Amino acid sequence: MLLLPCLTGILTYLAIHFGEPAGPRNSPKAAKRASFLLGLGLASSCTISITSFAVFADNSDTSLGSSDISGSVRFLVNSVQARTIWTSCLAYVASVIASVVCYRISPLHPLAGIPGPFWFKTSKLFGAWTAWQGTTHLRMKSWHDKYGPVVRTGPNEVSVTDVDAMQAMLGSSGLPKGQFYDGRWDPNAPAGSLIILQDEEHTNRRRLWTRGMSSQSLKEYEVLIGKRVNSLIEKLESMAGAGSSVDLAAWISYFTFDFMGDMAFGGGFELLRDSGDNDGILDVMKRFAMAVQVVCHIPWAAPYMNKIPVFGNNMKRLRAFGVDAATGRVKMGASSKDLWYHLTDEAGFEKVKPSLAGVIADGALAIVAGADTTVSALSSLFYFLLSNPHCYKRLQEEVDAVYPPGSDPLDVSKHNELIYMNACLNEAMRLQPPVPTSGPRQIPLDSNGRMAAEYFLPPGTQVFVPPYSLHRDPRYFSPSPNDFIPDRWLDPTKAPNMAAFIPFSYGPANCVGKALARQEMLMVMSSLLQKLHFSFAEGFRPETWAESLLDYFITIRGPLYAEIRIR
Ligand code: HEM
Repeated sequence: MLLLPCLTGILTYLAIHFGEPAGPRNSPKAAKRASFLLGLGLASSCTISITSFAVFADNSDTSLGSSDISGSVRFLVNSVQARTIWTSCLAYVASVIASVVCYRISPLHPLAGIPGPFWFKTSKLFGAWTAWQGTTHLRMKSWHDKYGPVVRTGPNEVSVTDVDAMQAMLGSSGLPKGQFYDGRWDPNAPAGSLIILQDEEHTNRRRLWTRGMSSQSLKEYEVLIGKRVNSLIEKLESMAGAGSSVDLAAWISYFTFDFMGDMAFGGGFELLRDSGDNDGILDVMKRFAMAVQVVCHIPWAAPYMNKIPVFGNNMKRLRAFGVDAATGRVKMGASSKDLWYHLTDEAGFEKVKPSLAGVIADGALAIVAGADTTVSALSSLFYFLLSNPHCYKRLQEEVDAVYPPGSDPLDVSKHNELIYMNACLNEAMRLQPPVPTSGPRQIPLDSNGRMAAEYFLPPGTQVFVPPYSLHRDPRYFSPSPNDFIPDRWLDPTKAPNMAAFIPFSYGPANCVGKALARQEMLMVMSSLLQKLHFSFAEGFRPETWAESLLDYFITIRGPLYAEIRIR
C-alpha cells in the first residue's frame, strides 16, 4: 500500500528537478512551483492510496462521506482510511526527502567529485543553522584545512580559496552575485540597495557611489570625521585614569555610527553625545544582521520569514529609520557635499534622476556596511596591538614621529608616512576580516560553467571566496599564518601574495567605501595614539574578545575592555 505514495514522491521530485524553469533554484518563484507540485503529489498519493484501499479492503464499517462533524473527527483519528491517509502522507514526504538527498549525495550530482562535509551536501538547512550560530567562517576554514582549496559546502554550493580562480570568480569578467543576496531584499521596500543590485542597475547605482567616494569627496568628509574624532577623544579623556575600564569596541562604534550618520544623512545618531545607544538602533541592526544572514542561506524562505514578528519588526524599524533620516536630511538641505548629495545626484550628472527610495536604501546600507565594518577592523587592531606590546611600542614611535605632540593628527597629507600603521591595519584585517565569509557569486544558468582548480562548476553553482580562510592559508601567508606579524607587509623579500588579501573583496562589486574606510581609520588611530595610552583593563581576559567574534556577514563583537591613560 505504501508503494504508491513512495512512487508518487519519487515522481514529484523528478518533476521538480527536471522541470526546473530557467531561473535560480531556491528562488521564491521556484519555491512556489515546487510547493504546487508537492501539494499536487501529496493529494494524489492520498487519493490513490484511499482508492486502492477501498478496492482491496473491507471498509464497510467506516464512511468517508460522513456529514456528521464529530463522526468526521472520529474518522480522522480512528478510522482505517485515516490511518491510510497519514501513512500515505508520511511515506510520500519521506520519499521526496529521500529522493532529494539520494540525488545530492549520488555520483550523478554534478558537484559529486568535490570533497566536503557530508551533511552539508544534503541540505542548505545545515548552512542556515551554522549561519545562525555565527560560525560559518570557522567551519569554512576547518573544511579548507581538511579538504583543500575547493570544498562543496552545500548541495549546489562550493567555497574556493585558490587565488588563480579569483579573477574568474570575482574579477571584472567574474560572476554575478548569487541567489544568497535574494535573502537581503526587503519585500516591502520600494527599492533595493546597491549591495543586492545586479548588472546594469548595479553599474548605474555604483556610478553615484563612486562619485561619492572620489578623492575630492573624501576631502569633504575630512571635516565630518575630524569633528567626531574630537568628540571621541574628549569622551575617552573624561573616563581616563588608572584603573579605568572602558569598552573600546563600544566607543569606537559610537564614533563610526555618528560619522556614518553625518555622512549619509547629514546627522541621525548622537551616540557619542549620549554615551550610548539610547534608541536601541544598534541593537535592531545587530538582530537584523543575524536574521538576514540565516535567510540568505534559504532565500526561498524570505517571504515567510518577514511574517515572523521578531524578524519583520526589525526590518520595519530599520526601514523607518532610513525614511526618518532621509526626511530629516531633505528638510535640512545640504550643509556640505555629503554622500546624500552624491547619491541623489544633486550636481546633475545623470540623465535619469535617482529614485528617492533607492537613495534611502543606500543611505541605510552606508550605515550598516560602512560603520560596523570599520568598528570591527579598529577593535581588532586594538586587540592585536594590546596583545603584542612590541608592535604597539613601534607603532607609537611612528605616530610620535609623524604627529609629534602639538601637531594635527587629523592631517591626512601625512598618511603615506604611516607605513607601520598601514602594515598593522592590514595584518588586523587579514586575521579578522570584518566581512569574514562575504557573499557568494553564482555561475550564470545560461553559461557553460567555470573551472575552479581542477573542478568543473556547472551553471547555477554558488561560489564563496571566504576572506577568513584565504587570509589564514599558509600557501599565501607564511610563516605563522595565524600570528599577528605586521612585518610581513614590510619586507619585500617576504611579501605576502596580495591577490589573496581581500578584506574589501575584489572586482566590480568590491567595497566601494574602501578609500574612505582607510582614511577614517588612519585619522582616528593617529589621534587616539597621539593623545592616549591603552592597555587591557585589569581583570579582562583578552581571549574572550576573539571568542566573541561572530560571522553574520558583518562581524558581531563582544566588549573589549581597556584601561586608558592620558599621555
Ligand atoms: C574596514 C572597513 C570596511 C570593510 C572591511 C568593508 C568590506 C566590504 C566587503 C568585503 C564588501 C563586499 C561584500 C560583498 O561581497 O557583497 C563591501 C561592500 C560594500 N561596502 Fe564596504 N567595507 C568597509 C567599509 C565601508 C565603508 C566605510 C563604506 C561606505 C559607506 C562601505 C560601503 C560598502 C558598500 C556600499 C558595499 C557594496 C558594494 C557593491 O555591492 O557594489 N564599506 N565592503
